[in-house]
Formats: sequence, C-alpha cells, structure tokens
Amino acid sequence: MLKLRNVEKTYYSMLKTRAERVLKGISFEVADNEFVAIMGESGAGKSTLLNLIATLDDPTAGTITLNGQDLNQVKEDERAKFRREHLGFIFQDFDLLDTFNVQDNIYLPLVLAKKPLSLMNTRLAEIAPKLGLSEVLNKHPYELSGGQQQRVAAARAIITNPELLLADEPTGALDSRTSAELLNLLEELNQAGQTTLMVTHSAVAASHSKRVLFIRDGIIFHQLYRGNLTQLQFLTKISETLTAMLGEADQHF
Ligand SMILES: Nc1ncnc2c1ncn2[C@@H]1O[C@H](COP(=O)(O)OP(=O)(O)OP(=O)(O)O)[C@@H](O)[C@H]1O
Repeated sequence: MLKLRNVEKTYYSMLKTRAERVLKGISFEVADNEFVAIMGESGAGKSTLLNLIATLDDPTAGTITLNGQDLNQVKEDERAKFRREHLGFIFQDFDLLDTFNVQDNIYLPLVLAKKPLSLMNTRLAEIAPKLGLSEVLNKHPYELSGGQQQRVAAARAIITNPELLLADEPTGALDSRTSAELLNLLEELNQAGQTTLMVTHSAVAASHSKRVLFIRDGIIFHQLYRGNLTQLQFLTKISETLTAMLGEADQHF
C-alpha cells in the first residue's frame, strides 16, 4: 500500500544560509489493512513525515509510493484531486466549517469531487450510525461536543473510502473519555478494513494501533508490533520503550 524508501527532508532558511536536516533516511511500509502509529518527541519530524505522505510537501531525497504511484510524480495542480481520491485526513483541530451543518461538512469531499447526491446519501447512511451521528446531522459544528466534532471529522475523512486514512494527533484536543471513544472508533474502522497511519505523541493513542514506529534523530529508531497483546498490554510495552528511549537520551547529556 504505502512504501517509503530512504526519505529525507531538509528545511532551508530563505537564503539557504541555514539548513535543518529533519528526516535522515526513513524507510518503512504500511500494508493493506494495517493500523500504524508513528511516535516521537516534539520536533522529531512526525508532522513533517505526515505532510510528505499527504503530498503537502516534497521530500529532499527518497521516494514515497501509494499503491505503486510515486507521489513525487503527482503534479502540483493535481495534488488536491489526488488527496481527495486517495487519502482521508483527521487533524487535531477538527477543521470543520461552522457555516455548514454536520451533513454538509461530511459531504464536502464528495461535493468537491463532484459525486452525485445519491452516492453521498448512500455513504452517509452507512457511516452515520456507525459513528453515532445520525441524530446530529442537521446541527452545526459549534452545537456539538468536542468528541462529536471529531467524529464528524472522522466521517468526513472516510466518506470517500480512502485507500489510506492519515491522522495527526487526532485526540490532541479531546478529554480522556472522548479520546478513548475516538481511538476505539479508529480501531473499529481498521478492523473493517481501513488502512490507517496515525502520528501521535500519546502512548495511549498509539496502543490502539497494530504497530508503532518510533522516530528519533531523523530515523526510525525502533518498532513494536502489537501481535496478540490487548490494548492495555501494548500500552505497557510502548511506555517501557519510551522510558528506555528517554533513559538513553539522558545518557547523551
Ligand atoms: N515548514 C518548516 N520550515 C522550517 N522548519 C520546519 C518546518 N516544519 C517543521 N520544521 C522543523 O522541523 C523539525 C520537526 O518538526 P515537526 O513539526 O515535523 O515535528 P513533530 O515531531 O511533528 O513535533 P510536534 O510533536 O511538536 O508536533 C522542527 O525542528 C521544526 O522546527
């Protein structure tokens, strides 16, 4: 599904007098139906990596392919269309339009893709009950709780049946109960076949995935598979790894 080969990203200052090499050769694959979390400390390059996969920015070196298509080859003016057709996005700050009601917010990607209303209605009828949104379709985002708003954002992200769902700190603005609900929802969507890649600094969020990649110093430093562990057992394993990583970092100073 998704393949990264030796992906590098260097940010340059305007006059190229300063360079920051954020990603130094990242290689990994995400298989169909996987749910992968990417963890790393603040500034480790998680959002940078997600932006590259989202075609919002280009790598300095290396290749990224989605189902065989090299993202570098997608032309600038075709990228918005590419994102609409292949990817779904959930961000920390929901990013809903307050002037639209919930239903129209969810329909937006299909409206932009000029899909027929009948298809939108069919898809909504499938996902609204699953996400507990059937009763709020005529409300506006500002009338909803944070958890409901994030579920609307999730509905909007999956209504196009994206090949890959990208989530950037999706629980960052939620309290622990609504976070847990959203994470359970992401897990359920994944069990129903949704390939998902999530960036997070939360061990709890990562423990809902099937595999965690740890980024440090611009490389994939370590990875953990959930295997048959329960979410709580996986959380313990992730927390132990983070503690060990922090311990090693301390020894450098
Ligand atoms: N557009 C940009 N131009 C220049 N430097 C950038 C840009 N975006 C990110 N950086 C730098 O790249 C490094 C990695 O940032 P990034 O946002 O990818 O980290 P992160 O792991 O997502 O952090 P956080 O968890 O705090 O969001 C940081 O040092 C940041 O200052």
